[in-house]
Amino acid sequence: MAAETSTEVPKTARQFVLKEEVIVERKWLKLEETTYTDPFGKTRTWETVKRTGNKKGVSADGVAVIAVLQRTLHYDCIVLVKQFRPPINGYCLEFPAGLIEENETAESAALRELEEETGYKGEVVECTPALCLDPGLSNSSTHIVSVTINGDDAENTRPKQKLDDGGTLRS
Ligand SMILES: Nc1ncnc2c1ncn2[C@H]1C[C@H](O)[C@@H](COP(=O)(O)OP(=O)(O)O)O1
Repeated sequence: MAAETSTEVPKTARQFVLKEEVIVERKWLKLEETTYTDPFGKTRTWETVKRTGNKKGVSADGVAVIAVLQRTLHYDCIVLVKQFRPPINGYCLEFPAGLIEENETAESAALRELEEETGYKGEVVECTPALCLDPGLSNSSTHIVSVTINGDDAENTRPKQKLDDGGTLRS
């Protein structure tokens, strides 16, 4: 006769963070050791990446913009930017994106970043809540903002990027 296996699910405790210790902190990022409880109440540690600085009045670290360029007699296009990303030593095709500034809303950050990176002036359609896209690595959070661009409008017929010093983007 086959041995009976237990189908009983072990009772697990609610998990929480006990302590956060900074291992190294630089201008943009810090590495922390996060001490937390596992489902059985045992204490464990995690290596956590966080952005430095405590910006006031922001609902997330950044925004990513899904921008649809709409023009008469053209298919709608999604606007992407190509940029060199040092962490991967390579170029990425990405949604226009950037960090939210102090006391700035996600919607205005999205329109500002879209205009800086592509030259297009858009209108916000929808904005997600703050999403954590890589929570096993970092607490970094992002709003994904849907935007439409009226490509027939004179201000959007010859878009020009407005990049700062380090910016080398193509859209
Ligand atoms: N880990 C890092 N190392 C160096 N510079 C960083 C950095 N994270 C952000 N920055 C800088 C580069 C940019 O000048 C600035 C903000 O960039 P952004 O345009 O708002 O975001 P993104 O680089 O996602 O487009 O911050």
